[in-house]
Amino acid sequence: MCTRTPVSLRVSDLVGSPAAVRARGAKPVVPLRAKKSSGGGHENLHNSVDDALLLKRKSEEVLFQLNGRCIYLVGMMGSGKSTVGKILAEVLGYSFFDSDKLVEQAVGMPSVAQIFKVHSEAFFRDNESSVLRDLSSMRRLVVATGGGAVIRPVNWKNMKKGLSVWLDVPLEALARRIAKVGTASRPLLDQPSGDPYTMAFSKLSTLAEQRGDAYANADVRVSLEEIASKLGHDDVSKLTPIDIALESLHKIESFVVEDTAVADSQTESQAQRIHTL
Ligand SMILES: Nc1ncnc2c1ncn2[C@@H]1O[C@H](COP(=O)(O)OP(=O)(O)OP(=O)(O)O)[C@@H](O)[C@H]1O
Ligand SMILES: O=C(O)C1=C[C@@H](O)[C@@H](O)[C@H](O)C1
Ligand SMILES: [Mg+2]
Repeated sequence: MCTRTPVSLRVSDLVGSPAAVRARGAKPVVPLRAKKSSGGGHENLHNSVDDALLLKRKSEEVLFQLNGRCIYLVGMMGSGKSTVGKILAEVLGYSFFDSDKLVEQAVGMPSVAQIFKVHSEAFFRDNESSVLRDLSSMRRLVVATGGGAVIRPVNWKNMKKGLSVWLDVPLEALARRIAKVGTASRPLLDQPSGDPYTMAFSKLSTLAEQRGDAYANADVRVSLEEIASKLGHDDVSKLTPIDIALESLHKIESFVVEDTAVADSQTESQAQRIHTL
């Protein structure tokens, strides 16, 4: 095993470079197109267009309130941080970064799995922390963090310079998603043999237990179970990434409005104290 000190990533150098465009995902991700349907698709086309318009409208309100603050998405592996993050970045006109990809670039290796294998998890975590520190000095970013970024307090210190959003997805749904695409790119879940769903579920359960309340440090919690129940779905798998992005914007808006009200009332009472001196 090789150990090296974390590589310092100059994120500002990456913005606008081909590598940055790749890391951010260059294709438009808000799909203004019909969902598959058995009955001709017109109703679903309207739903989809309506969703995209709602998303755009809400993003314009939230953008104003965010005032350039970065958004950090946290959550377990497979919770949709990259998928939802790209949508949020597109509608807000923010730049999207995937911290796992930035660590790969900084270290000069093609995958997180290889970094774990050639170096170590600790080496990966050190580089992840230095990537998050570098990103935290920037504005107007949506960052999909690595699933384990929440375990280090120093990462929270940096993420709290922006606004953090926890995508809370039931373990069964995570295991289903991960089993569908395989575990090779996720070294903490990768197993030489066994049924992919069962193995992913068991590993995810252990990680969730070890991580305890770490995800709950986020400013905002987006619960897929709550969204599904609001929309009258019996299963979170019926939710589209746009449904989740829209709920994220609503929750972000509530948080920012409350946060601003608290800050305003603190300023007001400080001013009153000074006035009475
Ligand atoms: N709402 C959704 N419904 C169904 N599948 C989804 C949804 N959101 C994401 N996925 C799928 O689940 C998988 C994991 O999503 P994604 O890569 O966005 O998660 P992640 O949180 O970034 O994971 P990681 O921490 O491992 O990087 C992908 O294959 C993605 O296409
Ligand atoms: O949950 C985790 O600890 C991880 C999640 C991935 O995003 C990667 O950061 C890595 O595979 C570790
Ligand atoms: Mg991801």
